[in-house]
Amino acid sequence: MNEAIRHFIQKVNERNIGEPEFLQAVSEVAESLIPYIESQSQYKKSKILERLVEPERVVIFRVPWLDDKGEVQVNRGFRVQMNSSIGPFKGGLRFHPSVNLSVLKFLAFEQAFKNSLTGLPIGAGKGGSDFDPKGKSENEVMKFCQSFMTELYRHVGDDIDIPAGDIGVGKREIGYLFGQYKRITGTFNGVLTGKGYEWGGSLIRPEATGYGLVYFVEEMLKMKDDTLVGKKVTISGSGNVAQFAAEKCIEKGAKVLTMSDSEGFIYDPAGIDQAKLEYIKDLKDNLRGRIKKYATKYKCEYFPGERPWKIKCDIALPNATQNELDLHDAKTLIKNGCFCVAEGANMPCTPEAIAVFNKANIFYAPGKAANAGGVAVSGLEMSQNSQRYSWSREEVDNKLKGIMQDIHQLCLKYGKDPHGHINYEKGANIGGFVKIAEAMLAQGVV
Ligand SMILES: NC(=O)C1=CN([C@@H]2O[C@H](COP(=O)(O)OP(=O)(O)OC[C@H]3O[C@@H](n4cnc5c(N)ncnc54)[C@H](OP(=O)(O)O)[C@@H]3O)[C@@H](O)[C@H]2O)C=CC1
Ligand SMILES: O=C(O)CCC(=O)C(=O)O
Repeated sequence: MNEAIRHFIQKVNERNIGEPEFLQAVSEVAESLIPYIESQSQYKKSKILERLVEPERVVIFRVPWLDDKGEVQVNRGFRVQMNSSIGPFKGGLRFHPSVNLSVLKFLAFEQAFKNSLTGLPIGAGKGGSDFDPKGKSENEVMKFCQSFMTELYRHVGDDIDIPAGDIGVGKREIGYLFGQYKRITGTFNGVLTGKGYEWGGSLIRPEATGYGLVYFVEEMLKMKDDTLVGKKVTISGSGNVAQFAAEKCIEKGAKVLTMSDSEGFIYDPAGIDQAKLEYIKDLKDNLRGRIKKYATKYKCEYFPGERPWKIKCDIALPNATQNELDLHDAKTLIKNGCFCVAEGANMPCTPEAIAVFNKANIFYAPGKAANAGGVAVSGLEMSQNSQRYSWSREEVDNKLKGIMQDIHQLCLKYGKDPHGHINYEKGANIGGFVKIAEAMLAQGVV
């Protein structure tokens, strides 16, 4: 690590004490970006990166609500408005007990690069709450969402900041949030994405992150004239991203061996086919049950408290949460012959794991490139809302595919070294940065 990088990371650490996830995300970017910035005097002089790590605004608020027993509950709400140089703030809301400022700042920072990579005019934000939807009644989830939006509505708007879903926030929560926004403001507009199709949502938005991830993997495999047909794939998670990544892998002829939740993973050597996947969708989205039930129903192994990375595979898709794949997991994957890791989740691989992938010279795609399909189709939902129009499934899916191919090309442009090795991490960091940097230069010191 050179002195400029060390100095920059130290400064960020001093200004953001007790924010390990944010520091991790910034350090990862700084390592590939600072050598590039050193060669671009205009970015260095204007302190673009120093400004990028400072959110434009952070809102923290109280979210009080009454549970079904009539008791008062209090949660904490956040919105990190990270960067609006290329468009209004845009990024998901996460409802999970682990949510804190560090987690949301790392997510908002990653979002800036990701949104830029999509080529769409969307800035970056992220928000959420330490509220846990698990085990809550429908009524409690609705009450919480209404209270959350009763403060958030002041800070968002279809030209200001457009939240969407993330962990713990799906179509149900977006519905309650939208209903409350409409009720308070008396307006029906595109303030949120991930809406139901009947009330302004886009076709393919639910599928977009998972499908986009697999389109990106296909582009990587094309680099060595390969396809997904017959490949063994391990997937973590069983939520939105995992479900639709599995669906697209199955459609492309790959064999999906594992899925997981926060309590453990299932291993189905026969492969999870579309019918079994429909069972998982119903189990997780409607019954809100545990993945363990799959093992009982389809008579396969369940590994409580473990993650799926010890299962032999060609391709690994971490699709659950941050830091879910560590050094030991990375070494196991390499030892077992895995040659491609693509992140559906945000920052699921630890820095030590990424170093192992780079050393082994396998395909490694960071989330900001590989999972950008979700926010890309959110951007397309905003366009449709502005036009008061909806596009067909095929139209949106083709645009998604094109965007993922373009992101792959940008990674090649900035990440290919003289020996032909592609560092997707470096490519995504520089490719995402340049557009934001140019916009910030043009807009002056703001
Ligand atoms: N939704 C989207 O469009 C996008 C999502 N992402 C990222 O993808 C990841 C998954 O999001 P999404 O699928 O939307 O979320 P969901 O809430 O739909 O699903 C999350 C899945 O991850 C599991 N999980 C959550 N926390 C943990 C944990 N601490 N340890 C182990 N497993 C965990 C959940 O298990 P359980 O049910 O037990 O909690 C569940 O299976 C996140 O990193 C998110 O930021 C990235 C781009 C877009
Ligand atoms: O669709 C969106 O606006 C945001 C999706 C998201 O949260 C993400 O890309 O991590």
